[in-house]
Amino acid sequence: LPPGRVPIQEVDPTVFDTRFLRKIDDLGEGHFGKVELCLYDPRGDGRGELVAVKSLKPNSKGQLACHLRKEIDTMRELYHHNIVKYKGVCSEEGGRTTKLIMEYLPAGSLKDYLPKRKHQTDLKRLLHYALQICQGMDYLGSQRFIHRDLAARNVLVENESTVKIGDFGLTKSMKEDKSYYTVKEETDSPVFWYAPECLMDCKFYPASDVWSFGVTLYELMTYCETSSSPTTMLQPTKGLMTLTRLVEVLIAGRRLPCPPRCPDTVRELREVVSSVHQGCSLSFSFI
Ligand SMILES: C[C@@H]1CCN(C(=O)N2CC[C@@H](S(=O)(=O)c3ccccc3)C2)C[C@@H]1N(C)c1ncnc2[nH]ccc12
Repeated sequence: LPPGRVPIQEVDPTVFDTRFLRKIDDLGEGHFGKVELCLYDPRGDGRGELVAVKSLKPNSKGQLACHLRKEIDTMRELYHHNIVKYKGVCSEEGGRTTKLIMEYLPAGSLKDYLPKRKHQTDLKRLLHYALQICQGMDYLGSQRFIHRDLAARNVLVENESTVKIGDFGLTKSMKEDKSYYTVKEETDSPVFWYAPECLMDCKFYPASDVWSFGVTLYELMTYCETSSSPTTMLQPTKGLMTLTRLVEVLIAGRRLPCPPRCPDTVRELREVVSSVHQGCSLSFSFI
């Protein structure tokens, strides 16, 4: 450098300093981790930017920490209109724990948004959301990823005409020579969104995401109302549904009921989608 020139501190915009990350609210949580709304305010003037921060719960260290690392590496490579934007990472405790920083969408997930907007959301808009989820998933598949957790609770609403896939916690990349992903341990699985091949052989194909899309489409057509959620509809009132029982029920051909006022056009969609899913197992996830 010529004398007197001070090197400009190259600031990596994807590195967030934990000192300037202020928690505002909880956005959601699961068994292993949570997503919080934070204000990133490096100037300390209260006018920083709102971000969504995903972290693991303290007691869920070990293999989950590497899961979050893998999720960060996955999100870094994804750029699509219908996929939530990766913003960066924040390391804490001397780099022992890492947090994933994403864009914050105030409208939250479809599961939160749709029941409140039932009367302002017509069939055209529901199918527009379904199309956008397909576009995000088609892009994910083109990058050789399998999502494994597609559900309305993981779809974010950008505005009343745009939705984005908002979580990649269970997303796996297929090895070059493989056309599916074999799951090793599976503790907290969204089994009511899982296709039969996943329940029986722990194998996830791209078409397994198609099955989950079918369940997500069912959620859309029922406005994500908890009273008609897949868990409620597939779980018998008495007793707990075991994995074996769920497989038996699905093999026997039991499917989610056709949502009320679900037009034939959407039912015909099931033929199209079930032919895609047919490739590796039974037909569609709802009649
Ligand atoms: C719908 C979103 C994804 C789902 N979610 C959530 O809380 N979770 C996703 C995974 C689980 S976890 O963290 O427990 C988990 C951790 C590791 C392994 C498996 C699960 C919780 C809520 C989010 N949410 C309301 C948001 N709202 C507004 N802007 C946003 N930007 C980004 C997310 C987001």
